[in-house]
Amino acid sequence: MTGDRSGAAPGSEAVVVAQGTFDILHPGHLHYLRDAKAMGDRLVVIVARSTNVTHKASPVVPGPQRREMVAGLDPVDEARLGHPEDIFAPIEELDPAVIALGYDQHHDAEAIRAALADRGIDCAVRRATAHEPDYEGLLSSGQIIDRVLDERG
Ligand SMILES: Cc1cc2nc3c(=O)[nH]c(=O)nc-3n(C[C@H](O)[C@H](O)[C@H](O)COP(=O)(O)O)c2cc1C
Ligand SMILES: Nc1ncnc2c1ncn2[C@@H]1O[C@H](COP(=O)(O)OP(=O)(O)OP(=O)(O)O)[C@@H](O)[C@H]1O
Repeated sequence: MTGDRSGAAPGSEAVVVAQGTFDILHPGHLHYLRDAKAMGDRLVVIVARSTNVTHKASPVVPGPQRREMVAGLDPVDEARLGHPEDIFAPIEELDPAVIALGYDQHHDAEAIRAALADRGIDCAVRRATAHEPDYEGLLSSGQIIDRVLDERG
């Protein structure tokens, strides 16, 4: 992944924003965040509030704990719990050069680009790549939880 500093003022750090639920952490998250970090200079991760995760089962791990775990990952410069209502509030505050979407994230990149334009925010929207390890892994929080239920439930 090459960096995209087009949106950053000369001499300033290019901030990249990544985001997600990060319920049960796994190597796919690490890969996503490494990809995102490589797109700029400083990686800020917005951790979804549990109440905002409506497109799948609500996370089992509380938001503050999910945030703390993401903040401890090597590629991450800062992790914060997202805004309770307006997902673009942190974007307006951070003014990133890039928003990095996950390879399979349900967001529509064009819709995000349009929303950013409506708010006068100059920021690239890019997608990270999928993690393809050379081992049979459990690269999904949901699959990890399902495995636990099958084997320990
Ligand atoms: C540009 C952008 C900004 C976001 N900002 C917030 C936010 O402020 N608050 C929040 O709870 N979630 C925020 N989210 C996360 C979404 O709420 C959504 O739940 C999250 O993308 C879940 O993705 P996942 O299914 O890949 O974990 C944001 C997502 C995007 C793409
Ligand atoms: N295997 C993977 N390879 C690359 N990126 C991944 C992988 N798994 C998750 N991600 C990325 O991590 C971010 C956060 O994903 P999320 O928190 O929804 O985890 P998840 O494992 O995808 O959850 P679930 O599988 O339960 O929906 C998303 O942008 C997603 O695209």
